[in-house]
Amino acid sequence: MFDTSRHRQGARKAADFLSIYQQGFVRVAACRPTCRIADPAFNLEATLALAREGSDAGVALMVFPELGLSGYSIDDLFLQRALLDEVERGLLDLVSASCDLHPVLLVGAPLRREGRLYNCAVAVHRGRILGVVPKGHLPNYREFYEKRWFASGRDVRGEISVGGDPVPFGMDLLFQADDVDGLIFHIEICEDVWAPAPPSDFAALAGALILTNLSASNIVVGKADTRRRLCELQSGRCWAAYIYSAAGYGESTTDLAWDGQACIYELGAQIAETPRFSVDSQMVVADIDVERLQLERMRTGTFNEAAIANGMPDRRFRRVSFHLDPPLGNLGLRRHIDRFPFVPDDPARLDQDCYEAFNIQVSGLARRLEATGIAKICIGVSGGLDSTHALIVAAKAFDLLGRPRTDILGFTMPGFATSARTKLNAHALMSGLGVTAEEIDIKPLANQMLADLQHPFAMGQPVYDTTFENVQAGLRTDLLFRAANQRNALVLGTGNMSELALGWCTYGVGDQMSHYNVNGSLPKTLIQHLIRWTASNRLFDTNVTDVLLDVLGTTISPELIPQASEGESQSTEGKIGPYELHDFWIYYFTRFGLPPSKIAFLALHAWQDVGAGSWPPGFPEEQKRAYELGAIRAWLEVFLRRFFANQFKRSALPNGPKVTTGGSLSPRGDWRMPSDAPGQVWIDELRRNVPEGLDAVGEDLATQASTPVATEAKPIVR
Ligand SMILES: Nc1ncnc2c1ncn2[C@@H]1O[C@H](COP(=O)(O)OP(=O)(O)OC[C@H]2O[C@@H]([n+]3cccc(C(=O)O)c3)[C@H](O)[C@@H]2O)[C@@H](O)[C@H]1O
Ligand SMILES: Nc1ncnc2c1ncn2[C@@H]1O[C@H](COP(=O)(O)OP(=O)(O)OP(=O)(O)O)[C@@H](O)[C@H]1O
Ligand SMILES: NC(=O)CC[C@H](N)C(=O)O
Repeated sequence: MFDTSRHRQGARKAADFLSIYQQGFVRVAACRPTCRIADPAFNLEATLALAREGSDAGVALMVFPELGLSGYSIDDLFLQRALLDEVERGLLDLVSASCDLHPVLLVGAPLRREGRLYNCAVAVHRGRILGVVPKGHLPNYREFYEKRWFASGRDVRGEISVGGDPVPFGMDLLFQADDVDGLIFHIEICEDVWAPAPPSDFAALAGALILTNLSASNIVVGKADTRRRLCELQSGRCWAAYIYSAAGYGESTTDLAWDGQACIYELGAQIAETPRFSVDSQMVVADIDVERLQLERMRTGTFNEAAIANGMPDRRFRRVSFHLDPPLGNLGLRRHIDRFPFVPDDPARLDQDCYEAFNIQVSGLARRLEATGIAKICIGVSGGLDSTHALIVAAKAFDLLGRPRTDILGFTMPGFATSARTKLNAHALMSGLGVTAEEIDIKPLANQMLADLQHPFAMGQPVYDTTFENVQAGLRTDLLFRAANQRNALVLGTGNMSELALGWCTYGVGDQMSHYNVNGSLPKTLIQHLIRWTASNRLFDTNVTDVLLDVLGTTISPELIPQASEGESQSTEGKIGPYELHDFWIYYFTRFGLPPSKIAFLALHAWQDVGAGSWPPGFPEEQKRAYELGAIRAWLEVFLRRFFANQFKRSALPNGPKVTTGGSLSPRGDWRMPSDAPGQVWIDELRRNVPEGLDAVGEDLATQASTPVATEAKPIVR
C-alpha cells in the first residue's frame, strides 16, 4: 500500500535539501534600473519593475543605485522643494508597493532632516522603512560637488521622519533577519568605499556578512576595473559579500558619461556582474554562501583580532531586525560551481595554477636536495600517473640545480599484476628523460614472504586479500629505502592527497612513506591535469610527451591483484569511487568545513548535467560524466567512512610542500585531526538531510539548475 505520510516526509526532506535558504545561502540582486533625471515617478516604476522580478526569483535583498529615485546628476535641482517632495511621495509609494514583495529593497533618495539634506539609502521591506543610512564621505573633487548640496551623515545617529513616521537614521545601522541565519547586512554609499577605512570595515567586524554599496559612478577609461578591485578587496579583507550597484543610462551626459556597473562579490571573488553601457534596466542575481563566510571568519583568528584592535565595533552599531519569511523549496542555485574545485574551468586561471603547482613541487624538492647535500633520489616508476608526475618534477628539479638526471635512480618493479602497458611506459619514460633505469622483479621476494606468512596464495590458492596487496607495495618501498641507503639517495614519495584522504595507500612499509613527497598536497584530478599541462606546454621532448599522453589514457590502478583476463587492470575508481567526486568532497570538507548535506547539494548542481556549465579546457570528451543524487550520496558516505578511518595515515606523513589552499592533509601543512575520531556525526547528518533520490519532489531539477553567472567564486587565498 502507498504510504502517504512517508511520501510526504520524503517530499519535505527533498524540498528542504533543495532550498538555498535551508542550505545557508542568501539570494541577492544588484540592480541598475534605467533612469530619468529629476523624474521620481519614472524612476519609481523602473525600480518596481525590477523589484517584482527579483521577488518572483526568490531574492532576499536588492541593491539599487545611489540617489536612484531622483537621479544622481541633477546638480542644484537637489535644492528644489518640488523635487524633494516628489521624491518622498515616490518613496512612500514604493513602501506601499513593497507589501506584496519578498525582498528588502535598498533605494537611494535625497532626504531632509533638521534643515539639512542627506544623500541616503533607504531600506524598505514589506510596507515598512527599516531604516535610513546617510552617506559619510561626500566627494568634492574634480567632477564631484556633493558638499554643495549634502551634509555628511558621519556623526549623526537618531531618527528621521519619512512621511510623518520616525525611522532609525544613521551610519551605525545593521539590518538582520530574525528567520534567516546569516542575513545581516550593512549599507554604504559610493565614495564611502573609496576612502581609507570604509564604514563597511567596521560593519563587518560588528557582524555584517553582506556589505552593500549604492553608487553613482561616472565612467572614465579604466574605472570599471578599479571598481572591481575595490569590491574584490573589500569582500576579501572583510570575509564578506559585497554588492555594488552604480547608476547608468539616463543619468545626465551634460559633462559626464555612465556605464551602469552592478556586481556581486564574495570572499574576494566576483560571482556576478551586469553588462555595462546598456540602455535597458539590468539586474544580476546570485546566491551568497553566508554559511561559508561565517565558517571562514571562525577559522581565521585574524578576523576577531581585528575586531579587538578596533574596539569591538559591534558595541557601536544598532541592529534593526526584520522577518524575511523566505520562499522555500527548490529555487535552483544562482552560482557557478566548478566540477573540479582544484582544476578551474577558466583557461587563464588554470594555466596560472598549473604553473604555480608545478614550480612549487620542483622548488620544494630542489631545496631539500640542496639542503641535505644528498646527490641522488630513488623513485619507484610504475607507469601510472603519480610516479610519472613525481618523476617529471624530479627531472625539472635536477635541471634547476644543474645536476645530471642520471642521478635520478628509477626502479620499475613488476609484481603479480603489472601490465605490459604500464611497464613499457615506465621504461619509455625513464629512457626518454635520461634517468638511470633499473628493473627488479618483486615476485620472488613476494612469494617468499607470502610463504613465510603461510598465506593461501603460496599454497596455490587465488586469494588476493589486503595482505597479498600490501606485501607487494611494502616490498617495493623496502627495496627503495635500502637502495637509498646503499646509494646515498633520498626516496621520493609519489602518493597524492586524494589517496591520503581515502587511506588508499599502504601504511609505513608501503607507498605512504618516503623521505620527501612532492605529490602529498596534490589531489588526483590536479595531477591528471598537470600531466596534461606539461604535455600541452611541451615541457619535455616529443618522446616523453607521447608517453605522458599514454599514461593519461591508462586506467588508474594499483596493479596489485591479477585480473581474470589479459589487458584488464584492477580499477581503483571501480572500488573506491570516482576521484572527481572525492576531490570535490575534500575541497569543501577540509577547506571550508561544510556539512555533508551541503556538499551533496553543491555536487548535485555541479555534476547533475554533463551539458551544463563549462569543463576545464582540454578535458577529454569521452571522460565527461554526470552523477545523480543517489550516486552522490553513496560516494560521499564512502568518503566519510574512509576519511575518518584513515587519519592515522595522515598523522604520520613525510615532509613535502603544501601546494593548494584547499589541499594539504599534512598535520603540519593544514589538517589536524585525532586518529581515533568517529565519523558517525557526519554520516548521520548526510543520511538525515540528503534524500536518496529526488522522485519525491516531483519537480524537474534540471529546470531549476544552477545558473552560471560568472566563473567559480574562488575565495581570496589565505
Ligand atoms: N586508527 C588506527 N591507528 C593505527 N593503526 C591503525 C588504525 N586503523 C587501522 N590501523 C592498522 O593499519 C593497518 C591497515 O592499514 P594498511 O596496512 O595501510 O592497509 P589497508 O589500509 O587495509 O590497505 C591498503 C589499501 O590501499 C590500497 N593501495 C595500496 C597501495 C597503493 C595503492 C594505490 O593505488 O595507490 C592502493 C590497497 O589496494 C589496499 O586496499 C591494519 O594493520 C590496522 O591494524
Ligand atoms: N610496478 C611498479 N614499479 C615500481 N614502482 C611501483 C610499481 N607499482 C607501484 N609502484 C610504486 O608505488 C606507488 C604507488 O602505486 P600507485 O599504483 O598508487 O601509483 P601510480 O601507479 O604511480 O599511479 P596510479 O595510482 O595513478 O595508477 C607508485 O607511484 C610507485 O612509486
Ligand atoms: N557618487 C560618488 O560618491 C562617486 C565617487 C566615486 N569615487 C566614483 O566615481 O565612483
